[in-house]
Amino acid sequence: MTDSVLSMSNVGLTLAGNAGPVTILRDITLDIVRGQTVGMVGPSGSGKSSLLMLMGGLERATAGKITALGNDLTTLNEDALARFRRDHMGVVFQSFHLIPTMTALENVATPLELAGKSDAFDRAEEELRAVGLGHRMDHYPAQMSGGEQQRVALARAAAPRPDILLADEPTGNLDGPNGQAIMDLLFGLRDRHGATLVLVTHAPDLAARCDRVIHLADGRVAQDNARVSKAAE
Ligand SMILES: Nc1ncnc2c1ncn2[C@@H]1O[C@H](COP(=O)(O)OP(=O)(O)OP(=O)(O)O)[C@@H](O)[C@H]1O
Repeated sequence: MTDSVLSMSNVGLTLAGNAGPVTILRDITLDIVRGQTVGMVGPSGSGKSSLLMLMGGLERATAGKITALGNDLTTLNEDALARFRRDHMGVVFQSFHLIPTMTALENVATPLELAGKSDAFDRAEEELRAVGLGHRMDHYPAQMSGGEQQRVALARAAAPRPDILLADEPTGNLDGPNGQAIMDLLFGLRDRHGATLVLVTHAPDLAARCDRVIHLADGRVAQDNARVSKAAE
């Protein structure tokens, strides 16, 4: 039995641009297993964020098939996709997507409440403390630095203990100690809860901690070191 969590087969993404269709991703085939930590690296514009959006069911592939925990993301309707994301996925975007009218605590607690957790606020507090924001619980996003907002976004994604956590540049705006705290939080999700992590990153120290590094170039997988380690077994 395979322990595949996320599987992509000949996946492509072509979007309509001003000057005609633009192919952003082509012929992506990969299989990510439970508990794996995957770093996605590559030059700016190589398609990393777009691939993450497809993995999270936030963008529809225009070719191929994507299966996540046995669900075919290419055929689920919008409601089913939203439920799947709520129950199984945490996503951290580059631009955080925090709700501006809610405090840090409310931002983290809201998805827990929506998932029916009676201890949503207690858990949200714990999660914010874990990312070093115990003193910022009642602050609104506009009252926090970029790095602090990023940590709130991570706490929010991690709090429901997702099976799969997708993060775009999770340590991008953070200096040494804060970046380290985020890495510890991410890898703790894997170590303590068996989560599968897919992280887009330019940070060599973050990529180095991943079990597997996928290099994208020009919308294709240029190198995938999982294949190397499999061949070496
Ligand atoms: N909605 C869109 N319409 C047309 N082109 C797009 C769209 N979204 C992304 N692109 C293009 O797709 C390519 C890949 O973008 P993507 O953001 O996935 O790259 P990336 O590797 O994550 O880059 P970075 O490291 O700079 O964040 C880029 O050339 C981008 O301009």
